[in-house]
Amino acid sequence: MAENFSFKLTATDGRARRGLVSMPRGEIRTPAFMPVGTGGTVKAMYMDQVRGVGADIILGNTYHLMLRPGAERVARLGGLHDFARWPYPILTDSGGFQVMSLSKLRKLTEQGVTFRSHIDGAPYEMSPERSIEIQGLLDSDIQMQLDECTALPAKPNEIERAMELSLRWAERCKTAFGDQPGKAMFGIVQGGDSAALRVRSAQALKAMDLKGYAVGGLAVGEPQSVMLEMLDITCPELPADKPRYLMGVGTPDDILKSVARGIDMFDCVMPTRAGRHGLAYTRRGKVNLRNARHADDPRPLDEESDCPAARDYSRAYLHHLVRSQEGLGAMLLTWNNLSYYQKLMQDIRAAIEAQAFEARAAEITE
Ligand SMILES: CNc1nc2cc(C(=O)NN)ccc2[nH]1
Repeated sequence: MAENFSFKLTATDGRARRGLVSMPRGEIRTPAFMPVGTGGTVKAMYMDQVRGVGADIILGNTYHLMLRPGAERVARLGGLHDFARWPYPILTDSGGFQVMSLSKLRKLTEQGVTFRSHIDGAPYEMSPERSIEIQGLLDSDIQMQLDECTALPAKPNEIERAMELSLRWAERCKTAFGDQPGKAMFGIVQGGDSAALRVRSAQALKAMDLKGYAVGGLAVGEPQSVMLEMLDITCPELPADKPRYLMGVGTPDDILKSVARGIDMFDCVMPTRAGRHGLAYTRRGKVNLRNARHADDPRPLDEESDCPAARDYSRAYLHHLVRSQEGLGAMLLTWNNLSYYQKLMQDIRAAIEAQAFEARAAEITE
């Protein structure tokens, strides 16, 4: 039987860490980027391709899956891995962030949050216990606590109230999760842009001795400098021997700067969403294939890439597909973008191993 759940640090360079998370469904090389598989699919990608670009783990959204097709239905069909044909680790978020950003008529109490589906208006309630139950029905490998993510800017007393509620919900999620060998439940540090509240949140979660820790409530409209400052404050308070996951981040530059501050795991819709909007990430910067200047350009996005989407198709063809709103356009650009992000992570891991991360970070371009 593979490891139930372990995290080993194999190299460090300053505060940057190279590590390995081992779980029954597979290993996760850190620093890691998790492609977002919102409704049980990484949009415009086959799961074989997602694996092929080097992803060790994907993210599933509890909110979307509980509304459609339903957590009990996914469980009846054998769980999310069989349903979506992804046999490797899956991290599911708790649903809290999407409830607050997508649903209607939300009402938040100590017990949990009640809301109406953005799809058909049906009423739902999400408590810490129900969120963990749903993530269990999905057979998720890494489950996130339910928390309240405060949008910034916010009043200090509002940030404090939400942070303290999230700590009480962390305790309830820990109790509801119990002891599930081979799975993990991560706590989420909240506290907005307040150093004091971030420290209090991190210290209280550390005392709960969880298997991993997310830093939430960032990349919600604050400047990058504030996000990085919060990482400078938060990471030192977290156990060094547990994974640290920065939720919803980010651009290549965000990732480089966050790895340098001690973050191990990332998720972001940017590479997949940008791909659907005609935007390609390349080693020489971003390329907007909608732009007419590409109409006659025979060059590929990156002739040196080992991703066919970057190497085998002309910019002219990609421009044509994007302008014609052909499905293949979104497919090829998503493939290119996820390949770029995984190559970025591979370069970051290699640089840390070579004790050269701080020196080389500048070369690993946006
Ligand atoms: C795109 N920015 C961004 N920030 C996030 C924060 C959270 C969070 O605190 N969940 N508990 C989740 C997803 C996020 N996505």
